Amino acid sequence: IHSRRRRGGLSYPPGPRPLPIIGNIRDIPQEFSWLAYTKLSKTYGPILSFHVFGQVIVVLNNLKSVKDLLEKRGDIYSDRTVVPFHEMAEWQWNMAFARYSEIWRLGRKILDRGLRPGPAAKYRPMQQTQARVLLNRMLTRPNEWEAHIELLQGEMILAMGYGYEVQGPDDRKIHAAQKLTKISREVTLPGALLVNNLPFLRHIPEWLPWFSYKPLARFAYDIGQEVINDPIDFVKRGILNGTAQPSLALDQLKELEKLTGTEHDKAEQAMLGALGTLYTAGAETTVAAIMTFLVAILLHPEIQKKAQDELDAVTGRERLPTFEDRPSLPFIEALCKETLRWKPVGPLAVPHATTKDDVYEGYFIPKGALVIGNTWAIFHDPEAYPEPDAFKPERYINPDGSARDDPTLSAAFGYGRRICPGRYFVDATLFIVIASLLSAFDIKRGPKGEEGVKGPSEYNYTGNLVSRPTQFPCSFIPRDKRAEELISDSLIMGA
Ligand code: HEM
Repeated sequence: IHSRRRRGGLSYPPGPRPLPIIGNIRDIPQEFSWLAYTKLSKTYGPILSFHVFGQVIVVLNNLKSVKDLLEKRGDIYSDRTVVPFHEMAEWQWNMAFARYSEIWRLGRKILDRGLRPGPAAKYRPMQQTQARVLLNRMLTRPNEWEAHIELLQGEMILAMGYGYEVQGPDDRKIHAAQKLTKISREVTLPGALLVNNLPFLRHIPEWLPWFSYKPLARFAYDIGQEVINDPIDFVKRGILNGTAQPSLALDQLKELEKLTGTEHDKAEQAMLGALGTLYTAGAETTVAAIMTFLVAILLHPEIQKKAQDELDAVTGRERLPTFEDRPSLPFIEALCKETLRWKPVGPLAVPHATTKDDVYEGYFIPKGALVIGNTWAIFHDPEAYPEPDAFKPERYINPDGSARDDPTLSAAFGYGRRICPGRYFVDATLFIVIASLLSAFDIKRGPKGEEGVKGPSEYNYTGNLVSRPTQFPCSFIPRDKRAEELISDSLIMGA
């Protein structure tokens, strides 16, 4: 149904031939589609286009095109497409999926200002303390290591966002946020729900319970409201009784006091959405990165040893590492970078959308096209990263032993005006968690390391919006008596 020739004889970017009605749906696998796109780019070139039920999808498989379009032409490449189910659940408040609108811009300003490197530094003492809480939990309940890592991210985000101290794994705010993340994952991807491809299905009435999306949408709405309103009410109560802790929400509520009328109402709406997005956007993604670090370390005991030697030389094993040690730990730095590159958490970032027709390299890209940056292809380009499938922190070490910068790595956090606002916060989290774990534990597959090193094929990944390793065995064995003492003392002494 789609002619490849459009606008003054210009064609859409190349790609496999679409079938009538369904278009290219069979060319886009529901899982690991980044691998299929990368493969197709070898045949058709780096800029591909697909057509699915009338929607044009453009996939950019090299750095040049994402820079030229998603960054330099950010004024027209920063929208998101409407996901019909999100509309049903009234999730327009969620910044990650919000249209390129005034409310999005206001919300984005809040997060950019609050989380840029300077202000984000004020959360470091909290991040360091939380990393040590993690070590203590790993020491006392090592079998629950995965749950500890998950909880840690929720704790850090709710502390940063709202100054809220999580009351254990059964905390209501954590539960609500986890539920929202889960539903969001299940209803967002193209093809995940039929209603997203065939929006008229949203009108199926509730008396057809097997076919109606309405009950699920109502549930999703309720959870969304709980996630955005509950923690803010907590901060407001804290302000009244003088117990509110420093947080993004506290800063914003103070700013709101200066505004009146519609300006106030818009700013409040933007604040609720921006803060409400932090957990869904930030928790699972950071967990995924930490899990990938663990997989890499299990596959490469020699890298673990090298990292521990570097840490020991700096701390003398008299204390646990701190943020101040970071400049002296180039190998740990390189390990964090390679973790983000090797198995990117968001291999396709989040699809952008165009607000105007455009022409690029002679191809026509229509208004409303979905434009996807294939981060996986960029990070696995053998010209830029020789042996791209190998985990090699050394790529990020200069000949003089210092850490090497790689501007391309920002692609791990997406592109242009929609780039992840949490990236500096994540950078600090990854550093302190990785450095702390390695200085205290030997990380092995089995309790005594007896299961040996397995090959990469032993580790499976989820293949959707967020790609993370699925369950795998992992043991955290205190390196020795000294390590145990350092862990147990770290919270008492606050050092
Ligand atoms: C390893 C961890 C993380 C990774 C890999 C990651 C990656 C990404 C990516 C790829 C995007 C989409 C960018 C685009 O559309 O081009 C994104 C968006 C976003 N991220 Fe992150 N993220 C991480 C952690 C966080 C954290 C900790 C927070 C908050 C504290 C956060 C907040 C957000 C928000 C609010 C957006 C939506 C931005 C917008 O649409 O304007 N992320 N992130």
